[in-house]
Amino acid sequence: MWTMARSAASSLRQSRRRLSTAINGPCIVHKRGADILHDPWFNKDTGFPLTERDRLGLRGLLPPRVISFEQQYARFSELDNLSALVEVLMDNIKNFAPIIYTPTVGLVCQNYSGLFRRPRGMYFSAKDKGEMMSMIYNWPAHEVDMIVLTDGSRILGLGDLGVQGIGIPIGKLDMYVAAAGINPKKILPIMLDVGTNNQKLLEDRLCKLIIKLYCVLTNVFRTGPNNEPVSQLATGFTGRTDLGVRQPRLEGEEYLSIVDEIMEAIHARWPKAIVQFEDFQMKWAFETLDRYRKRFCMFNDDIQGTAGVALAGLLGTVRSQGRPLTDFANQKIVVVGAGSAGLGVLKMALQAVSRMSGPTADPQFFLLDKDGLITKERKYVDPAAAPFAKPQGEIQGYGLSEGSGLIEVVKSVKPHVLLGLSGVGGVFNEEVLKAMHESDSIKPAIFAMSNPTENAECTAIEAFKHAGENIVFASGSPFENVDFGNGKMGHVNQANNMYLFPGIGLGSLLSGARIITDEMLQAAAECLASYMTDEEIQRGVLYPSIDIIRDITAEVGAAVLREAVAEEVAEGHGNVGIKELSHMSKDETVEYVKSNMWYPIYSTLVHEK
Ligand SMILES: NC(=O)c1ccc[n+]([C@@H]2O[C@H](COP(=O)([O-])OP(=O)(O)OC[C@H]3O[C@@H](n4cnc5c(N)ncnc54)[C@H](O)[C@@H]3O)[C@@H](O)[C@H]2O)c1
Ligand SMILES: O=C(O)C[C@H](O)C(=O)O
Ligand SMILES: [Mg+2]
Repeated sequence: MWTMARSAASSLRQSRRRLSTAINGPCIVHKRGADILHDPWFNKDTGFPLTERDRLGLRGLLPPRVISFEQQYARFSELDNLSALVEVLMDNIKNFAPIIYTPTVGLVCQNYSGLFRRPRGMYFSAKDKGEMMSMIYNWPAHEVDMIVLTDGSRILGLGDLGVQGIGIPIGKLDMYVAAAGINPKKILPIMLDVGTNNQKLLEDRLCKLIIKLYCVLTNVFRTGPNNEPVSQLATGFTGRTDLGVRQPRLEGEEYLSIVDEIMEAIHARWPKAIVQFEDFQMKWAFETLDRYRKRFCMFNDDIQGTAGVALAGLLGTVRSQGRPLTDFANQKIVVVGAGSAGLGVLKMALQAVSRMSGPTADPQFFLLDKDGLITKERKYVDPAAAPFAKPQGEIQGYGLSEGSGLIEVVKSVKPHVLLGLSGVGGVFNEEVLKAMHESDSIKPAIFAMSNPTENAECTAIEAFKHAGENIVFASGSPFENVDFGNGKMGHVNQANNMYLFPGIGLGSLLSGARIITDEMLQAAAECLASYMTDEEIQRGVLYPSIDIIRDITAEVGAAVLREAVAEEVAEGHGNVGIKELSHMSKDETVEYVKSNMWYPIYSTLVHEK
């Protein structure tokens, strides 16, 4: 069985490689000898054929036996050889996603400065004002298709991590390579280091400076409290070294002028690149989205990608109750967390309800933040949250008022769905989950979408244990399915924007879209929602398996592309013009998207001085 599976996977890889060779062609390299072996883009390790070793001055620098890609791949699985990393990643995405992406990427960010060995991506800081237009040309790749940009101000549910947040764009772009087949040479992670308001980081930096200064000036005490050399204390005070700009975050116009400058610089060099904004604190997430979405081809993944994935899941929960999709307008949904993600979800859900029931629709959405239920009585409500603040008249019947707590809200509303995007681990406690027993739904849904794992509103085990075995459960970070011990299992869905952002990016790129519209995002969400069969939905399975992420991305990408064409924002990509795109059938569009995906192959290397 295992051998059969392996040989099927191997022939799949070979046919992919044939396809990719046709797309990729030979590759020009401007280096020779050991320089090639030290360059991950070109290094094939023991896979260089003898003729290539001769041409590139590699003869004698490698063990003589040539190991084929297939053999290297097998060695990686068995012997931890890294040579066929991307292929292995793609073939085992379910196992590797939690390592290159959420939740491990959170841990990496928290320890990034200490782990730093060599740079990946570009860094722009407040000190680079006026220089960005020239700095952008320091990036060695001539072509860039996908950029993920962060300012590190809200990294997952971990808060402001300053420059250390660069791990997030890197993780997202690794997913672009694995899930969307974006050529890894054409991705660019960008960190905008405008300081940090994380007092601990600022204090750590200050402490280390003081200790360093102390060491230099006195040279008296040679050991610290645990007998470590004082010099070690200075650099390793918290296991970090200073990598970020040492200042509080820029604010207001000063901040925006920096973001303006980087956006102009990106656009000047790569006018067709797609820019994904990631993990910006709420005020800048909304402000920058409004500011740039009509001028550049960009989107905010936390607001828009998350909304699409959540909406697809919410529509699935309606189907799981055996009700028609139009019943979505009658679902009582309690959203916990009124930040960029929670508000993005509600905004898209509201659009869906309006489409189904017309502009007079009266959705049953309840929104809570750290101060409880948000109502019109609240002294200050963020403009983005204002449409969801409940009028007193609407909640009186429930016995609720401004600031009512989560448990009160769940007990009196008896929601169909309880959805968390608060970043607060465990906020769906036993009492809250037990209250979901009284839900008005025959299949109550619990979405604990905050990341990483410790920040999830509850675990999968807690949800099924306290809220009952008949619930539908989804979480942002992966959890194992839950064994009920009675021969039945509780299915865990991963409601994470990774199901959509690769397709949104790829579809926008291949359409040559000028901008990314709400309708393109809606097409992405509907495509994901329509993926599931009734039988799967009945079993509580709301999303397809991550194992087939490339197929999902191809379908989502095609839906986005077709919508871009329909809305006349597409301008074509490469040799494929708008006319050809508009004549493609649905299936042809999916094929077109698939044929543009990059696969890891060893191209023939041709040296050029
Ligand atoms: N699963 C996904 O695909 C996905 C996507 C985006 C964001 N997220 C996660 O969602 C979380 C929030 O992201 P964000 O960008 O909206 O953050 P944010 O900081 O903009 O918003 C957090 C919100 O939670 C509220 N909150 C804090 N404590 C609370 C409490 N005890 N009870 C109720 N509300 C509380 C805050 O008042 C705020 O409104 C993060 O953990 C992030 O990782 C998940
Ligand atoms: O990064 C993720 O896993 C999802 C999301 O973008 C988040 O910010 O939590
Ligand atoms: Mg994010």
